[in-house]
Amino acid sequence: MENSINNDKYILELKDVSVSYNPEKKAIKDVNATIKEHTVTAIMGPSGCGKSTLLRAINRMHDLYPDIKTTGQILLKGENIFDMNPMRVRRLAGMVFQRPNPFPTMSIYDNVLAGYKLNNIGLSKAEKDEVVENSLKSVALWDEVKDSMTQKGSFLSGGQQQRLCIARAIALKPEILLMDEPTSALDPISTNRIEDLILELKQQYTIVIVTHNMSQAARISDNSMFMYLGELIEYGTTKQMFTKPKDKRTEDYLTGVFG
Ligand SMILES: Nc1ncnc2c1ncn2[C@@H]1O[C@H](COP(=O)(O)OP(=O)(O)OP(=O)(O)O)[C@@H](O)[C@H]1O
Repeated sequence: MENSINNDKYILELKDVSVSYNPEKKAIKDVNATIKEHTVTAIMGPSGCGKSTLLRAINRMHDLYPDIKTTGQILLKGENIFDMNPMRVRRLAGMVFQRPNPFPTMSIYDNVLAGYKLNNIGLSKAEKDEVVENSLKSVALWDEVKDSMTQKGSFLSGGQQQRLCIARAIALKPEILLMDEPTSALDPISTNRIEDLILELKQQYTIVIVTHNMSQAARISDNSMFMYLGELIEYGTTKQMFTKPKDKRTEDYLTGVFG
């Protein structure tokens, strides 16, 4: 099934993407979609439909597990990610997880720079200071932590930790931010702050977010995907999907018949 948003400049193209955890069953099947830059795309669907599996395919996280098989093509700015160095793919497509996961023994400062260390990229002290300050300013955390840079990341509140994790991804100057239910472990105020942040960050980045929260998808996303049993059933503007879903299964999900 061809799913495309009618726009010219695609940062991400998924072509017949399938992922299987075991040879008998595909967790996602032949997903086709194109994503335009500086947009927020929400991936929705009932539990187990393949949302996280799709998100993880986009930065080659499945490569870390030899039994998982991914087929098809994923083009990032026209380049097939399977022809790229996986570390580069993960730098260009940063991931933010459901539970904030700063490295607990590292300082706030070192947490922001963790991706550079993992990628063996050397920076001068002045460059490090600049990356840390800019990244923390981008997530509106700088003023709160600038006097406690040597404190451990785990010393922060859950919402602050999640903003720190977003800063860690942004520090590497990615093209895309992949977010897997980034607010589901947060209180409503922290959730609001992350949603506002996502709307600001889309000026600079392209964001793909898995969410169970339909009102969140309606608030922050430009486009939405609805997945069911491993298939991308519907993909279109969020407005259209919420007001006039094309597929009965999308409508049933959005109206709470299942999910
Ligand atoms: N590591 C794994 N090994 C085997 N099967 C897996 C693994 N991870 C996921 N699956 C299976 O793949 C399918 C898709 O799972 P996935 O986690 O992508 O769904 P999801 O839509 O993100 O679910 P949820 O909303 O509950 O997080 C499910 O049937 C799940 O059981």
